[in-house]
Amino acid sequence: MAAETLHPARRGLMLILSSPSGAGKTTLTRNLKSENNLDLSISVTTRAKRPSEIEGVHYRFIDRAAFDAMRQHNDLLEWAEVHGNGYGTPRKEVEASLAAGRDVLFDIDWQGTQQIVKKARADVVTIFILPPSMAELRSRLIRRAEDAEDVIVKRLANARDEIARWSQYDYVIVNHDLQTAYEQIKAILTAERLKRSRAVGLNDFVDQLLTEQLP
Ligand SMILES: Nc1ncnc2c1ncn2[C@@H]1O[C@H](COP(=O)(O)OP(=O)(O)OP(=O)(O)O)[C@@H](O)[C@H]1O
Ligand SMILES: Nc1nc2c(ncn2[C@@H]2O[C@H](COP(=O)(O)O)[C@@H](O)[C@H]2O)c(=O)[nH]1
Repeated sequence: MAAETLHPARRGLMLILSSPSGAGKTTLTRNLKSENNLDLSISVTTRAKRPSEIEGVHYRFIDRAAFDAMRQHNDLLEWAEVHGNGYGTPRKEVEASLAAGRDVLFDIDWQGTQQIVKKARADVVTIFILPPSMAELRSRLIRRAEDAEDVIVKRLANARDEIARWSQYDYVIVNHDLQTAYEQIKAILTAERLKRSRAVGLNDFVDQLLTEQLP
């Protein structure tokens, strides 16, 4: 068998982005997903749909009873209460992607991140996105124009507690410039995909290399 046909496969990884509301993780996850061969985990939430959001694309919008039922049936890989609403990651889709050797991208908060890390540390890569300043964070939430004023006030009030979680993450990126932050996350993803510990069949590949007879 030629050496290149033995090239080692890789275990799927879970790439998690978290940040305070408005720092830019949703924008970054959308950009990343389209160009980097990633499956995006679509969460369920009890929050009301924003004007620009599409059911099944941005979230699956469900009521509290359905959310509680998913929790009770162990249908959620993780879940949390964030800004007064329930959010959770449906387990089945993530497990199907990973079983097919695909990488999965998550836009979830620090509580959900901790739960997934606890379950599968070796297969998880976590990135925390910081805003360049609190003033810019507020401007972004206002400019986004998707939330009522009281919602923006609540999210800004929660931002300091969320930012305090930064040191629990593998990587921290300051999102000054969207393109730069995007390139930095791509670099992390590329390096993490190449990690020796994720390769499957590397021993066989190296054995083959070492036994290959040169003409
Ligand atoms: N580097 C940037 N410079 C300027 N504006 C940005 C930058 N990154 C994101 N934005 C804008 O900031 C707003 C908030 O971004 P986004 O919705 O991605 O934040 P988020 O972290 O996902 O917030 P939430 O947790 O509330 O969903 C959006 O209008 C987005 O276009
Ligand atoms: N633990 C989880 N957190 C989630 C999930 N989906 C989204 N989120 C986080 O909630 C806040 C608010 O999101 P928004 O869309 O209402 O602005 C944000 O920090 C998201 O990352 C989830 O499935 N689990």
